[in-house]
Formats: sequence, structure tokens, C-alpha cells
Amino acid sequence: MRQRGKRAAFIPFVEAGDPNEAYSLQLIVELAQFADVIEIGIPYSDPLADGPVIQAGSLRALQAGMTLKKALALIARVRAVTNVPIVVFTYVNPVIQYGPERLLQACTEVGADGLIIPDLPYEESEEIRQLADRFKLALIPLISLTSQERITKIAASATGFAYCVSSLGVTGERANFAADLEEFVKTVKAASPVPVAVGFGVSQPEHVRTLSAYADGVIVGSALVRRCQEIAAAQNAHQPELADKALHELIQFARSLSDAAASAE
Ligand SMILES: O=P(O)(O)OC[C@@H](O)[C@@H](O)c1c[nH]c2ccccc12
Repeated sequence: MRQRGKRAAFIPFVEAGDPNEAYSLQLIVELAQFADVIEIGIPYSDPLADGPVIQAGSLRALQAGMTLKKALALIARVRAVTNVPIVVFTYVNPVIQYGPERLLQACTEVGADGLIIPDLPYEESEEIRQLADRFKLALIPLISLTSQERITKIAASATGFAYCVSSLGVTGERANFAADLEEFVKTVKAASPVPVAVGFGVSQPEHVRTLSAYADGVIVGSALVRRCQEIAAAQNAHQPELADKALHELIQFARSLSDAAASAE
């Protein structure tokens, strides 16, 4: 994942279609200019692991008409203009509703490279792992501090990268991280055949610098999605220039995080 001489990979997370299809496409394509991987969330009405910011982003996208099918079409449009690795982020229920085989095949067809299903327990992941293998998709497991004795087993199963959850609870910006996070990440790294990234609460360049010293990548969601709210607000107020400005500021902020991933030590 360490491209272009970077110390760590910068992995932004956004919801497909947030705040609407046109802005979402523009946002993702611009992020792709400097991101190492992009996580694209499929908006979902019952996002149980999401904090309020990501939930609001999901809702904006759904209200603007985004669906699973349209999200896949959006990914195809992103893929048409950039080579950035794309990870699709979705919950178990939509996977089951759409049909696991049909969905994973569709992910491959639109040019996605991997999949994250946060509520898929490792113990129940066999079918999806086989499908991921068959359709050449990475299946990125979430590993949390509570996983303890499961850490090694789950880390060993990772393809693409392993996602270390920095803190318990739901997603959302945080001021600082658990003191034992570094040790946790090192444990996962020792067991994982692929790079190890950290997410949950990463929201400032300073966080990125600190984490980049020992993680192979950092994932940033809420800090970016919160800024999509500003694009939406300007749009709703019929102020397209302000909306463009908010998008530009989001990109600038994301770029500062990406730069921080490169500048550790
Ligand atoms: O929002 P944060 O705290 O920056 O965390 C990343 C995160 O948003 C993204 O990876 C994500 C979005 N929804 C999730 C649900 C579970 C785990 C992870 C996620």
C-alpha cells in the first residue's frame, strides 16, 4: 500500500451519493488523485456500526435517491477515469438481500477491488470468503481490541489489508487514541499477511502523523463526511458557488491528511 514513497497509505471513506450523485462522483474522482485506496460506502438505512456523522451522510445519499444499484454504477463511473483501488463498504443485510454471489460478481464487474462487511463475523464468513476469492476481491476484516484471542486467526485471513479498529463503539471523530493501540497494531501486523491500516476517530493531520509511524495505512471517514454536510447545506440554500467552495475545502483538508501520512518521521 505504500505508494509514491509514502510512509503510510491514506484511505478516505465516503458514502456513495453523498450529498448527491454529481458531487459524490466529483469528490471521489478528486480524492483519487492522492488517495492510495478509497472506501466507498453503500448507503444503508440501518447502519449499526456508524456514528451520527456517517449515518447522516448515508441518509443524505438515500434521500438524494442513491440505491445499491446506483452506487455500483457510480463506482463504474469512477473506475472509468481512475485506477485507484476501490473498496466497497456494505452491511450483511444488503448483501443477503441482493444475493452474495450476485453482489460480489457485480462488485468485480464495476471494477471494485475489495469489500468490507463490518457486521460479518469471522466465524460466519466462509461463504463470502470463497466468493471473494472466486471474484478476485479482497475481503478486508475489521479487527478490534476486543477480538483478543481471535486477532491472530482473523488477521491471518485478511486479503488486501487488515482494518484495525482504533477504539470501541461506533465511528466518529476522536481527540486521542488508546494507549495500547500501537501494541495492538503490532500484534495484528505480526499475524497479517497483508498491510495493516487503522481507522475510527482519525480526523486530524496530527493523528495521521502519529499513526503513520507504526501503521501501514490510515482510514478517515467522519472527518470527511462531516464536510459533505456543508456541501449539502449550500446546495439546499441554492448557493452553488458555496457548495463548490465547500467541496474544494474538503479536498484541501483530505490532502493535508494525505500529506501527513507521508511526513511521519
Ligand atoms: O468515521 P471514522 O471514525 O473516521 O471511521 C472510519 C469509518 O467511517 C469507515 O471505515 C466506516 C464507515 N462505516 C463504518 C462501520 C464500521 C466500521 C467502519 C466504518
